[in-house]
Amino acid sequence: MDKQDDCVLIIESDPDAAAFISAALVDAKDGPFIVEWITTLQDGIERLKKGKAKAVLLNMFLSDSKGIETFNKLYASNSQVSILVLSDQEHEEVAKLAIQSGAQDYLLTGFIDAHSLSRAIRNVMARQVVEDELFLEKERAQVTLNSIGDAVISTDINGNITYLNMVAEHMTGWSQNEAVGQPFTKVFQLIDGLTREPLPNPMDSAVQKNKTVGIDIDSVLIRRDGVETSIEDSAAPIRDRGGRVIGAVIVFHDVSAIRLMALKMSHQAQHDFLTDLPNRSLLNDRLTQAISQAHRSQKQLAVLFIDLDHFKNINDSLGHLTGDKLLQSVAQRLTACVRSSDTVSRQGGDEFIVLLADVDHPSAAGYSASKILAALLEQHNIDQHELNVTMSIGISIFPDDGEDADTLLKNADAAMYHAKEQGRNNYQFFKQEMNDKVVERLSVENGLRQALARQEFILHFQPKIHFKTGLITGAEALIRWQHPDRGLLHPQQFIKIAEDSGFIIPIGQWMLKTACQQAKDWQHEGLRPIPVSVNISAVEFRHDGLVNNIRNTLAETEIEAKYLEIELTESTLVQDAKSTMITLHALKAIGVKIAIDDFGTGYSSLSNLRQFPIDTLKIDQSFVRDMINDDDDALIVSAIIGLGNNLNFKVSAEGVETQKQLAFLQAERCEEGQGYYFNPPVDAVAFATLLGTNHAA
Ligand SMILES: Nc1nc2c(ncn2[C@@H]2O[C@@H]3COP(=O)(O)O[C@H]4[C@@H](O)[C@H](n5cnc6c(=O)[nH]c(N)nc65)O[C@@H]4COP(=O)(O)O[C@H]3[C@H]2O)c(=O)[nH]1
Repeated sequence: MDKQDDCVLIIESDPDAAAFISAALVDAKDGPFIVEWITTLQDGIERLKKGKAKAVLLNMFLSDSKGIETFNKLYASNSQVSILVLSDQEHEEVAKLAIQSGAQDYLLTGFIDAHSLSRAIRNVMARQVVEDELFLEKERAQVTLNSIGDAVISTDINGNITYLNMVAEHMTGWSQNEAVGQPFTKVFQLIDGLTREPLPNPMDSAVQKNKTVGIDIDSVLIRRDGVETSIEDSAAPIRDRGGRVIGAVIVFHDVSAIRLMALKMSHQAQHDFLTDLPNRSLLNDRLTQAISQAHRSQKQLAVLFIDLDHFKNINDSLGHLTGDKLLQSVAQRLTACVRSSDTVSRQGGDEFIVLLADVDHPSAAGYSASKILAALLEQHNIDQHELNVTMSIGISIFPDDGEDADTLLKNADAAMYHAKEQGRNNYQFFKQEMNDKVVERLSVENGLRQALARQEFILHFQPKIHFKTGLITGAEALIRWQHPDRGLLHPQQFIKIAEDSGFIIPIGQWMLKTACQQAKDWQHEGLRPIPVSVNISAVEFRHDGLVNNIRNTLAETEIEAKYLEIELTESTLVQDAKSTMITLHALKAIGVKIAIDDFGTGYSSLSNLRQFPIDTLKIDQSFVRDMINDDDDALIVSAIIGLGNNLNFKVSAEGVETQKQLAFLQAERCEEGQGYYFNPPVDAVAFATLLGTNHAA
């Protein structure tokens, strides 16, 4: 403690009186303390200005008429100090005035004895301690209230403001000086952020209920200048020592940022990050709502399930960034095609759903679908690319095609698949029989999940025959699925589904390895080495691991690369000429042979054809089947053979079923072929027998 804190000043001109007072002081204190005897007012004032004396005993100056003025001067120099006025009876009035002006007590000197003086001093000192504590307490509260982040306003029982801290000043726009004494509702204007209606005064309710009350969750405080702030917190009554409510206090803080963040998070939870369209969850809510509404008003609504055609190709060949921009462009066009009361949502990937909330007749949904198809057909300019996309749309109608959200979505999805099967770029209304197909597709997909592990796949082989010699020149490996319930399934029944679901990658790897292993086994059995051909689907061809997988499989099965031929359909090759060229050259570098399957159906350009490192063109069996009776097909077959011979490709014919067909092909100088005329695909054992007994004619 500072020495001066314990100092008592005696301002007294008479040394005897000072000694007397000093003795009383010693008696009043329980320990040693410092007494300064000061004889003039000026010295006293100086002393008080400099330090923080605890108390002053003022005697000398109140005896004259200027006493109160003297006191005021002293008091003005340090109002924190306790002043005990000693006065004679004659000047008691002046002493009383000093008390009103701030003195703590007065004693009439006529009656003073050491005992009463010491008691009076003790009282003054004790009061000083309490006042110091009160002051400290108030100071602490003041600092605390100004340093907390919350705003605080208190009122008296009449609802007039008695205090507001700095944060409250800032948030209300009222300074403490202006606000104190004003009705609370003038300074604190509260409305409901949603309805914009004024909210009841929380202080009133705290006072009436005599307990702490929370502020409405959507409370918005209007500042004096009109700025709005979302706030949150509570009001509580203030009680006196007797427990009577004498006012109220409100503590509040700015939650605008939190509320904004909450709004943003709720938006994000319900919208797709890429297109900002409603996501699956919001669509479900809207659909459920629209169904109840349509139900009540006996109206119809339509769900349009939209899937972009071949979007994966764009993603794979131009990159995800371009793919994303295309999806954004599609989202914009879809939104522009429908009414604002309809919902366009993105389900993920390249799937969108449009909910037409009120359709008078299914034909209106058909009209919207054709409008969407037309709008989407227009070129999308994304970066430097000019992109054309088409889409397949499936439509389900409430209540005919389903009475709940799940059924309507499922059925629109089934109709969309049907639209894909119908050649894409079209829309289809749901029909009950489409569901059977979906069920079938799902069952195949589920079965595929386990087919590899359960070793349900087997390979059949179909010989390729040299037309002149009759020798087997190769074996085309064709996959079969020995389905536990449905018997032997052919690739048409599951390869497309395997491609769509991604299972084609592990299946293709199994296929490649098994075919190579089989070729090696035949060689080990002493059979004449021939190349085995493996079909690679577009999905596998575009898959990153293809070239490495082929290289590793050859090494693992120890088969020379020249005994493996890769068959790629023409449609696979035309998809992205640049990356196709790179992969083909990588395959060629390994040493495997490359054949173009189903040739004649895929519109490959002549210039690409010349640059692709291919060995064989396989004429699609549809031309071979009809060439005898159809002049056009005969012409196409002749042209393909001529083209192949000129470009130095081997030409092979698929699906040769009759002697006439063989004769035509031979006449046109086609080198080899396969088909039921020679042999259907057979299992590995049967093929070994064929190969073992096969000799030049
Ligand atoms: N009408 C008729 N058909 C004949 C004749 N000779 C052979 N075929 C059939 O024609 C298909 C020829 O295979 P593809 O054009 O490569 O067409 C194949 C091929 O594109 C694909 N495929 C088969 N195995 C695989 C595989 O392991 N992976 C992939 N990605 N696709 C495969 O499935 C398609 C169908 O295979 P399969 O059902 O085995 O049908 C085979 C074969 O059984 C004939 O004289 N007349």
